[in-house]
Amino acid sequence: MSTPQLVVHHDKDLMAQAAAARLITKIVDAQSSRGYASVVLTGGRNGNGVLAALAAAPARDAIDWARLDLWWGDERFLPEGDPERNVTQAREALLDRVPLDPKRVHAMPASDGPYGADADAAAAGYAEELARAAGPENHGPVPVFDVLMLGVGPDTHVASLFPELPAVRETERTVVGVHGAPKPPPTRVTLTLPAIRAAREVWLLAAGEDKARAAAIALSGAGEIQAPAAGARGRSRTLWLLDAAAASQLPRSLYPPASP
Ligand SMILES: O=C(O)[C@H](O)[C@@H](O)[C@H](O)[C@H](O)COP(=O)(O)O
Repeated sequence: MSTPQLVVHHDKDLMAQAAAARLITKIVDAQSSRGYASVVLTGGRNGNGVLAALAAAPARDAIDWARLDLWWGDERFLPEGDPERNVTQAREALLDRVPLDPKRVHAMPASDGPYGADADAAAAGYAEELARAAGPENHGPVPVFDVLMLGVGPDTHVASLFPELPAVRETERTVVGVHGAPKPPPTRVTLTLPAIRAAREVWLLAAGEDKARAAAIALSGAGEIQAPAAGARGRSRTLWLLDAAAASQLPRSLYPPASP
């Protein structure tokens, strides 16, 4: 697992635009070398900010949209089309404006979908979908994602892995149902830390003063049960993309980098 690297941008809009530019390059490189790319999206304002910036980026159509697999790190377990669903918000920000292959858009099930209101069954169904997509070269139950993005909550949650709740303790399953989440809605579906850690690159997005403490805790050696963001690491890269406000409480040893 990789050690976190930090990139601090002046404000949240620049952070979103720079992350979008970075994402274009990653996707184009993966498509050039392997034929397709696979990206895991996150809910929340920062994740949607990156998607909106991608929609507005002049270079966006360097991406071959038909050869991009999209997955979700978590979902708010609500009916199809609910404006609070992460997939609904992602569609509005970007997905409805680009020529994706619908078969490659792997939304998590809705609460009125094939599994009805059973979030645990929906999670098991999504785990099967991931397992089907994992080729032998992936050596595991999920595909190797090129980039997995995560928003960071003020309590250090990522995806729907909240401090101390059972989901963050999961070591076997790749997707689980979440009940009683402190951030509404209480019922959710989420990738677990083992699934997140299958990604080549994990990018954590944090902007705003209310994320400063969470970033400082997660980057200062906290345990992943108490600070889930601390456990979100990519195989080859873990990148924290912050704005100056979110970086304002980081220990001096982490940021700013020491001058030569
Ligand atoms: O469903 C969700 O709400 C999320 O996926 C959640 O993990 C989110 O990413 C963080 O709470 C950060 O959200 P913000 O970017 O809005 O602060």
